Amino acid sequence: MLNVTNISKKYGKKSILSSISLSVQKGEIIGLVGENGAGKSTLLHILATIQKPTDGVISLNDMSYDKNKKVIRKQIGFVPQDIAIWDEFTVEENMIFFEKLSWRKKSKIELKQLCLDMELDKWKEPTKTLSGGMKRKLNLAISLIHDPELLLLDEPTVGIDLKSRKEIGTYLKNQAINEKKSIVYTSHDMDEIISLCDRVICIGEDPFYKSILIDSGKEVISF
Ligand SMILES: Nc1ncnc2c1ncn2[C@@H]1O[C@H](COP(=O)(O)OP(=O)(O)OP(=O)(O)O)[C@@H](O)[C@H]1O
Repeated sequence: MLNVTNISKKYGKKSILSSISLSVQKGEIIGLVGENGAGKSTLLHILATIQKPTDGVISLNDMSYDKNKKVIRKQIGFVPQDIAIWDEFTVEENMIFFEKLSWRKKSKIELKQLCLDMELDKWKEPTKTLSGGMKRKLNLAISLIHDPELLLLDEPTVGIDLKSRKEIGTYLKNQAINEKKSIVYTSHDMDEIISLCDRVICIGEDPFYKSILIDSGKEVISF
């Protein structure tokens, strides 16, 4: 279980996040919403151990981030907002490249299956010829190579068509329900957030997101 207690983040004198507390259980999908610049990516980067909070405490399965960063990183899969794959490589070469960097080993058959599970079947295609949606699916597949228990996804479906969005949504639901993964997920697509997430964290000043969520009957925590 992920526990976040009173996290704050400042860049110089500018306060971005203030006293954020949340917990994410195994098998839960948490949506993270808010206006541009509210601090969603900053929070995800902190949860991914890429940035440090100015204040506050985070733990995963009772291990504190401060003292167990190396172990905790092995349990995290992170998909950044900008697609992070090798454009010149095929899907297969990308998967094999990132498997080599992974602490958990996977066979080529397992890597291919990971792609097929999310309807990505262009195994031998150069990545640069894939659509934006296919590239996002590949990025997601890469983040799952080491079987992380916590998945942090920064707008994984931005700019992709409805069919691919639905496929990714179904895949994530399956990961949460059957594989008991905890998922924290940002999106500006409120229909997607409402249909996919168990609970929603709303950050920032703008009441717009909160009002939509409250109308939907979703459990919302705002900061
Ligand atoms: N390294 C940095 N130094 C200074 N300010 C930063 C830095 N990184 C982010 N910020 C500022 O922090 C604020 C929050 O940025 P962040 O990217 O977390 O927002 P966001 O909610 O993810 O936005 P979006 O929806 O546009 O992706 C913004 O005002 C941004 O300019």
